[in-house]
Amino acid sequence: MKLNVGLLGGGSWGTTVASITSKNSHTTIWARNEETVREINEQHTNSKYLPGALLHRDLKATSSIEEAVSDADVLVMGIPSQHFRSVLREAKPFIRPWIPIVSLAKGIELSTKKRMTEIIAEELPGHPAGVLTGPNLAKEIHNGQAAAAVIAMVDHTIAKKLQPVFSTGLFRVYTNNDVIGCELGGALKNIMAIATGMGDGANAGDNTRAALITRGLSELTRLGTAMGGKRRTFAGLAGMGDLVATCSSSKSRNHHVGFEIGRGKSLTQIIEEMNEVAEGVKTAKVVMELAEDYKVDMPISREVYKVLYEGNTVIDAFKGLVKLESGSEQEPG
Ligand SMILES: NC(=O)C1=CN([C@@H]2O[C@H](COP(=O)(O)OP(=O)(O)OC[C@H]3O[C@@H](n4cnc5c(N)ncnc54)[C@H](O)[C@@H]3O)[C@@H](O)[C@H]2O)C=CC1
Ligand SMILES: O=C(CO)COP(=O)(O)O
Repeated sequence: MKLNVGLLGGGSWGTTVASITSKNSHTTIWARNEETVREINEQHTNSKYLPGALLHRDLKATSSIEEAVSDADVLVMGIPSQHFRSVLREAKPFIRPWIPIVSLAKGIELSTKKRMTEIIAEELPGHPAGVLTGPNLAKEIHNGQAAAAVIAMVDHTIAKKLQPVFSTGLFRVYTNNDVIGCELGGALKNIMAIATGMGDGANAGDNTRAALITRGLSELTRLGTAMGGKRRTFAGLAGMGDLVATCSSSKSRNHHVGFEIGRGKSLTQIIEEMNEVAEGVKTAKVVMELAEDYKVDMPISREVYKVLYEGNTVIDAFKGLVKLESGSEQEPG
């Protein structure tokens, strides 16, 4: 029997996942924008976020959060991190008891330093909370290019039940029980993608990008394990996998932000010109606080932060990193 999936958020990834789950379930997507709703229902497209992509014909869209949520056996949250809590609160009165809630977001709430599943646990205690994450650039998935992802839930039985809801022939979904590690891998790699974007924009070269990716992995593993994630998770799809895809792709919004900064544009101008979210811009702020709380050194994130918020240039960031004493690669983390 097919499950009912309610998916909140009609942006590029929310719409992509809704189109995937429509193959395996009855999916209703909620979008704020009436025109997006009409377009998905009548033309099976979402031209604002996914130009040229044809969505699954059975995907139903609504602008009523109640309609999207009230029959759902699974709730999927495709809302960016800084708005996640407010949308969840709006949906709360209509959510059936104890259904699993899966986050698609890759960020950390700025005001509380909380992960999305922590927000779910606070707002809807008792609901199993998990995350779907991995190297999943939405535009490639719509092009029919193969990809792999992870569904992470503390309860393996629930993850196994959800696995077929998100899987297709070209979208391979693995299970993982390390929710903390999977969430942090997705959020922290965005800062590294801004860093490699800056390098690429300033023509730093392929060796520099490889060094940033590799040392970036070490850095995010250090903070991620200090916060309770499992080391192995950071070597998997949610960690290294997503890091490699995002840090080396011009399709990544975070890489794009870094790239344009590397070419000399201001952050304000870049954000003004974008119609999509680049989560790493806000995550870079939270991570500086988390690094302090957990006493973890985050040199790449620190340089990204200084460029984004303290007026440093990409050259300053480069010099800042090169100046650091290089320790042993075998030091923990
Ligand atoms: N696009 C991608 O390739 C991937 C994105 N993600 C993550 O998925 C999350 C969602 O990203 P996208 O769909 O790509 O973002 P997007 O920028 O394409 O769309 C954001 C969506 O959220 C909605 N939204 C924003 N604020 C809202 C509010 N206050 N109330 C209601 N709706 C609101 C917007 O209307 C829009 O529909 C992000 O955390 C992102 O990091 C994860 C994997 C892949
Ligand atoms: O998370 C992503 C790919 O896995 C998408 O990255 P961006 O948000 O940088 O586009």
